[in-house]
Amino acid sequence: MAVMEPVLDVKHVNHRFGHHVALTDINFSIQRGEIVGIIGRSGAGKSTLLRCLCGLEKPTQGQILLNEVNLVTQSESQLVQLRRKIGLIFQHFNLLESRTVFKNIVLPLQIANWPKSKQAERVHELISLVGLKGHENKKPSQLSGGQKQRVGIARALAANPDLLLCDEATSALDPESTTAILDLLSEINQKLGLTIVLITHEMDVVRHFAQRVLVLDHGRLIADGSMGELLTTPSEQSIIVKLQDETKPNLPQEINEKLHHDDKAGKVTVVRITFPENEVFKPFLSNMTKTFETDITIFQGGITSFGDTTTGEMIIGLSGRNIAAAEAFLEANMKKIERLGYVTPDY
Ligand SMILES: Nc1ncnc2c1ncn2[C@@H]1O[C@H](COP(=O)(O)OP(=O)(O)OP(=O)(O)O)[C@@H](O)[C@H]1O
Repeated sequence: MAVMEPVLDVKHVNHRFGHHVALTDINFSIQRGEIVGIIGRSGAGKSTLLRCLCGLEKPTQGQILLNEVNLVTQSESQLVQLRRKIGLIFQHFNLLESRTVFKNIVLPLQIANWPKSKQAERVHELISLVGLKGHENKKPSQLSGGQKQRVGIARALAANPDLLLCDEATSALDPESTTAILDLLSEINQKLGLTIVLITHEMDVVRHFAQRVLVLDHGRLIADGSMGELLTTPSEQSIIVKLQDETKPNLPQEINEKLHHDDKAGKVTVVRITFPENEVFKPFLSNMTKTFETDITIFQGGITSFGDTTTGEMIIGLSGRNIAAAEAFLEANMKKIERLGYVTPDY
């Protein structure tokens, strides 16, 4: 659980490029130890916000406090010092091709004038943290995308930052490496208590990774909450609707084609159910089948975890006896139940 101690405080940030408004009145605060995902479509203002957060861009208005120091009013030389407290990882890794893994990771330590005698020990510690033992002397071209990003992470962590900012850090990776990198970042968050902000346009990344999600749309912050809240709070904002749709289980095509909306005897009632948060492992469904002698067919769905919340959504078919009572039971025990229609049992 994050201790309430803000690492980053963003207050009334506005940014324009000439007449073009890129960010409008952005306000949020990030506590030490939090993992926060910032999601938005292309052009929503994510990169601009990220550049402001690390002092590479000065917002036209507002304050960005890193450990209570306002980045907006600092001189360039003060910013150089302050940026050492921010680790950055990038979509395309930004490694120096001519240097080995070891030499890429040691670079920030050399820049920060770490004592030479301590540099090698620190690099080996980082290499082992990110799972790259044995690769010290390889050049980036000899590594996979996932391994390159591990080097990027080790380099970003080298000088013990207070904040790790990840800019589309998994967008260039295949799904397997994406999961491995997100798992590594979660592990680092747990082990070191490091605050992580990840900017992405990928719904799946925030869903699997972030404890808290900020949604940017047309330069405005339109939502700030846990993934659970975001997915279950009705919204008319198209990006949130899309996020909710992408995470919803849908009926398999062949069943969907046979779905009727009229209630005729002998049909299977198809419902979408959302479990109450953190109650997915309770035997609701088996209790229901025993009590009401109702049969269940699972058409789609499963259990998802985000942060420390577990939730589940399923599309099930109800048949047999006492269907109305079973539906009433679900109504009372599920977070949400939605009747989608009916199918004949010959699906
Ligand atoms: N240097 C610049 N000069 C003028 N306009 C800019 C500049 N940088 C960004 N913009 C504009 O500001 C808006 C926000 O851009 P930004 O790159 O922050 O969005 P984004 O969410 O990161 O998009 P993407 O995912 O495509 O990178 C866009 O309309 C963009 O065209």
